[in-house]
Amino acid sequence: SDDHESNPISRFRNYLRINTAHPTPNYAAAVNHLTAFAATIPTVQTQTLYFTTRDKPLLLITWPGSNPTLPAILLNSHLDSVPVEPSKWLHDPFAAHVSDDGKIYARGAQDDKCIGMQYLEAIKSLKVNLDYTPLRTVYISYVPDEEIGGFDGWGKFVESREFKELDIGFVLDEGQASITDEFRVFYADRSPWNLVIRANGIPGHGSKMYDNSAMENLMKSVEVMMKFRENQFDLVKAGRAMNSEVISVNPVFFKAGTPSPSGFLMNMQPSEVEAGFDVRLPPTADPDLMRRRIEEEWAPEWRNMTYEITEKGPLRDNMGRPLMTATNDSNPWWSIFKQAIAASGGKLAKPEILPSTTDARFMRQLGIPTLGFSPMKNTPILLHDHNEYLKDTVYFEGIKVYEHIIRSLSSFDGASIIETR
Ligand code: MET
Ligand SMILES: [Zn+2]
Ligand SMILES: [Zn+2]
Repeated sequence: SDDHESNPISRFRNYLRINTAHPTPNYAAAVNHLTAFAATIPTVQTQTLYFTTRDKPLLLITWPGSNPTLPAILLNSHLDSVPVEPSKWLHDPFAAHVSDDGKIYARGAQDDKCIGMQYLEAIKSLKVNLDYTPLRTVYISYVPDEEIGGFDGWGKFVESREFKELDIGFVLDEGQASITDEFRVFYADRSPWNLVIRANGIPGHGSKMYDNSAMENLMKSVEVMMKFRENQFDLVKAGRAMNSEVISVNPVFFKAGTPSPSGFLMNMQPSEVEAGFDVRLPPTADPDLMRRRIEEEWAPEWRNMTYEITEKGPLRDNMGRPLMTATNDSNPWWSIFKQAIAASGGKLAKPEILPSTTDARFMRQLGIPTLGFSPMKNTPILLHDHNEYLKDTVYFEGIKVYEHIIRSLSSFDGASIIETR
């Protein structure tokens, strides 16, 4: 029964039942669950670190390697989830209901509680069933706050003394489901810019037609921006670029109007309005060109507009290179990863840029090779959606895939390469 931690599915379901959705994620319960399971695996150690407040723990799991002088492997998973609208789900999003055909419904089933448990299941299997000891030390980090930017989670971790002492050589972080028979792998993220544009203008009676109202100025910008969006999207629709290779611009809020007790005054044209946009740039984008475009076309001062860009992630690493991990023979980790997937019987799609953004950017910024990977194939992409689910068979297969990956990465002796980091 699921009351017991008796098998991988019940352990996964019990993890999913812990509500770690924002804005009130129960991180402590999640850390307890993972710590208790890790304690059942011989030689595995756990520690909980705090970089900000007590309610934002980071769980670090260590599986010691026999040669601690070699750079280590880090597997990452975030503890938090995005919120839910429970009434729009078929099942309670925190009940981890299993359908007759094995679909496990829960917030976090794909993003990304699956990988968090699969890492541990794979290590347990390698240790208990095969008595395998890694050459390189394997770490797993369970981090808070990824969904709200990661700044108090992995962001703080990578700057810490504790992190530097780990001497990490290669990182695996979350990816996305694949609807085909091939696993997807990601070598870069897009960088998010939160853009707010504001328009000022002449206020006036709702009945009056005149030039230069704040609303008119804002609407002109929105038209220009939507045209840009259409051009980018047309490239995707024409098959010239993947979704994640273009710059996306999506409106996420409009704030305007003169409030009245029953809503808004309809006969007032406001003097100030604003709108917010989620903008995502691939690592190949030119940020200066983008800033100029915003300055000159999207929020020109001559149209009485101002703007604010909050960059939620860098486009370049500390050496000034685009934030990308090499997926060719220059990166030995890539070859090992690729071979491990093949050895597991899996097929790999062409490496992609992730359309969204993960904590991986903090590692790539330090120049540490990092791949995004979640072993889910023949699975609809349901992250942040209603009725997020993962099939039990897909979950089990993922554990097997990680067994191959973790074994290959952690036994890589590096003899054939010079580690340049
Ligand atoms: N994973 C989230 C996203 O892609 C948060 C990333 S940091 C803005 O939106
Ligand atoms: Zn997410
Ligand atoms: Zn995620």
